Amino acid sequence: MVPPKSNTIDFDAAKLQRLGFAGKRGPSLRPLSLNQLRQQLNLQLQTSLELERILELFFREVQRLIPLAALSYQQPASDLRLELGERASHSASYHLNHDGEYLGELIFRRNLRFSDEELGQFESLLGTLVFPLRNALLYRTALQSALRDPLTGTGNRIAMEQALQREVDLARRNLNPLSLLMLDLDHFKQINDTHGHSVGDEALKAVAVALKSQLRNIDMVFRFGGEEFLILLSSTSREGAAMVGERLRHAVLSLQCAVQERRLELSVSLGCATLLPGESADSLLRRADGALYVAKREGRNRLTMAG
Ligand SMILES: Nc1nc2c(ncn2[C@@H]2O[C@H](COP(=O)(O)OP(=O)(O)OP(=O)(O)O)[C@@H](O)[C@H]2O)c(=O)[nH]1
Repeated sequence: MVPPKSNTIDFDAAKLQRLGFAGKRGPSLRPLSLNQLRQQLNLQLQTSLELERILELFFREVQRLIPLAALSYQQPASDLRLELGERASHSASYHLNHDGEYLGELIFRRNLRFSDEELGQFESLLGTLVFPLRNALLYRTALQSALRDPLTGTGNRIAMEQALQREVDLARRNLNPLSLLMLDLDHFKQINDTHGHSVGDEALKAVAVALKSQLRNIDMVFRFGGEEFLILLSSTSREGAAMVGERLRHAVLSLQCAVQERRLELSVSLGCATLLPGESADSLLRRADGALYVAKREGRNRLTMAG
């Protein structure tokens, strides 16, 4: 499988990434003294804003001074976890902070105990990582907010366009099915008109949570328009997508959204399309939209499959 481009973000997908095995110190990487290595790291770590790239570089370069089997990094608040190399029995872990800001935890591992001298060297080398790491985390947050719908926390339209094209390419290359559900709240204008926009906003948030709770973590949910969501189901056939669509419809119907102790009646209409051989992303989208239009016309609160 082709890895996703490093500057795109998979919404609601598993964040664990194993970034390959570092192997032994390469022939081109001659050993360096602590000072030389610090200088080298200061130069190299500034060359990227990608967290994965920075940690790969750091892991590779540190091995010019200290033999390592693995390096792991985690930042639970950002749902981030990266693993480089292979697990080993001894570890040295560090909480990384900068100006009171928690930047995550870094763990060095190998099968031989670390000496006091090496532990001192780690501390010195970690000093070169703090600013590049902080900048990479800021960059990641900026990227995410550019791709996320602030109200519902789902992917926004830009993220959807990137993901749809990528999933269509992958499905074609791997001859995997790909299905798309377009989902629209029914009579949403009436909810806004009756209860006000803030209640409408709460209803949209509740629907997004209900949708996510019914999906696998590789499925992707995007807010496509005002009260319209798009769900990308990779490796999912027409039959599978129909089952998911019905499950989503029921989940929204049974949502317990209450306003001033009166239950809000929420329902959704859905259009479903499955990628045809040679079909473009635009055409897939159009067919799902056409099916949604039919579901609305035929009475709402239903799923329609595109032909
Ligand atoms: N509260 C809130 N309302 C929104 C938002 N975005 C769009 N809307 C409202 O969603 C409503 C959509 O109305 P219509 O397109 O007529 O659709 P509908 O009332 O759901 O009717 P059908 O789709 O035909 O069932 C409009 O009143 C928009 O103002 C939002 O972010 N928050």
